[in-house]
Amino acid sequence: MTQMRLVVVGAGGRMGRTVIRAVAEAPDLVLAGACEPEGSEFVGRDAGELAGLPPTGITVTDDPLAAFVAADGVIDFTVPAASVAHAGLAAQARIVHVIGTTGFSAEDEEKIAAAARHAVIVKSGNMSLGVNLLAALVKRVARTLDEGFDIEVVEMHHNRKIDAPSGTALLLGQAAADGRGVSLAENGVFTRHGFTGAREAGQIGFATLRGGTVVGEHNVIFAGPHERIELAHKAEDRGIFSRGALAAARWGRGRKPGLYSMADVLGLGDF
Ligand SMILES: NC(=O)C1=CN([C@@H]2O[C@H](COP(=O)(O)OP(=O)(O)OC[C@H]3O[C@@H](n4cnc5c(N)ncnc54)[C@H](OP(=O)(O)O)[C@@H]3O)[C@@H](O)[C@H]2O)C=CC1
Ligand SMILES: O=C(O)C1=N[C@H](C(=O)O)C[C@H](O)C1
Repeated sequence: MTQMRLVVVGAGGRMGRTVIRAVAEAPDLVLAGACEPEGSEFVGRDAGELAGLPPTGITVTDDPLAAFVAADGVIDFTVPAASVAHAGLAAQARIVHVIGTTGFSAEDEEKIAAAARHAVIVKSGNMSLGVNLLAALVKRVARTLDEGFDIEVVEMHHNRKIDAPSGTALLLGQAAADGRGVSLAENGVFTRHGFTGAREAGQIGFATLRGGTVVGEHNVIFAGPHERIELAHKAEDRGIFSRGALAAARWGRGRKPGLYSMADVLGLGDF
C-alpha cells in the first residue's frame, strides 16, 4: 500500500510536535500538511523545524481544507471548537479524522457524531494502549463488585491543561458506569466543597489535581468495606499518545464511515 498522507492540526502544540516526530519515524506514513489557527506565530514556519527536526518542506498553514483535500488522514489534538470544525472539513475531504482533543460539550459530541455519518472518525480521550486496557479492566471490576464498593477516579496533569476532569478520567468513569450498568450523567460527582453530607452509594466521584509537568496519571479506586482495589496508569512520555493516534489513522484507512474508539482499534471490545 502507498504511504498514508497525514495532516497534523495544532502542529505547534505539545501533542502536535510529538505527532510530527512520530510521523517522521514511520516509513509507511508521510507528513502532507500542518495547520495552526489564523494569526498563530507558527503559520509559515517549516513543520519539521517546529518539532525539532530537519526541514520537511511542509509549511504550516491556516487553511485546513486545502491541506485535507491533499491527504488521507488528519491527526487532531487541538481544542473542542477546532476539532468540531475539522470534523466537518474532514468529512468533506473524505479523509480519516483521528480526534484526541478533550473537553467537548454534549453539543460538540452531537456535531462530531453527525460528521461521522460521512467520515471515518476515531475519537478517544486517551490514545494509549495502557489506558484503554485499563478502561477494559475497570469495566470488568465494576461489573463484578456491587455498590458496597465506592468508585472514585483521581487524575493529575501538568499545569498547562485547560479542561477538567481529563478526557481519560471521563473515559474511565464511563467504563465504570458501563460495568455497573448505570448512567454516568446521573451518578457522576464532579465537585465536592463545604458541608457535602455523607457519600451516597452508587456515586462515581472525580478528583482533579494540576501541577508541574506531569504528563498524565489516573487512579480508579474501588473502596469497599475494609478493603480497597486501585487500578492505575502513569503516562511517562507523550509518545504513547502519538503512537496510538497513528495506529488509529492506519486502522481507519478504507473503513466505512462511523464514529470509532481506541477500543475498536485495539480490538478490546469483548475484553
Ligand atoms: N487523547 C489523548 O490521548 C490525548 C489528548 N490530549 C488532548 O489534546 C489536546 C491538545 O493538548 P496539547 O497538545 O497538550 O495542547 P496545546 O495547547 O499544547 O496544543 C493545542 C494546539 O492546538 C492549536 N489550535 C487551536 N485552535 C486551532 C485551530 N483552529 N486549528 C489548528 N490548531 C489549533 C493551538 O494553537 P494556539 O496555541 O496558537 O491557539 C495549539 O498549538 C487537549 O485537549 C488534550 O487534553 C493530549 C494528550 C493526549
Ligand atoms: O492534556 C493532556 O496533557 C492530556 N490530555 C488527555 C486527557 O484529558 O485525558 C490525555 C492525557 O492524559 C494527557
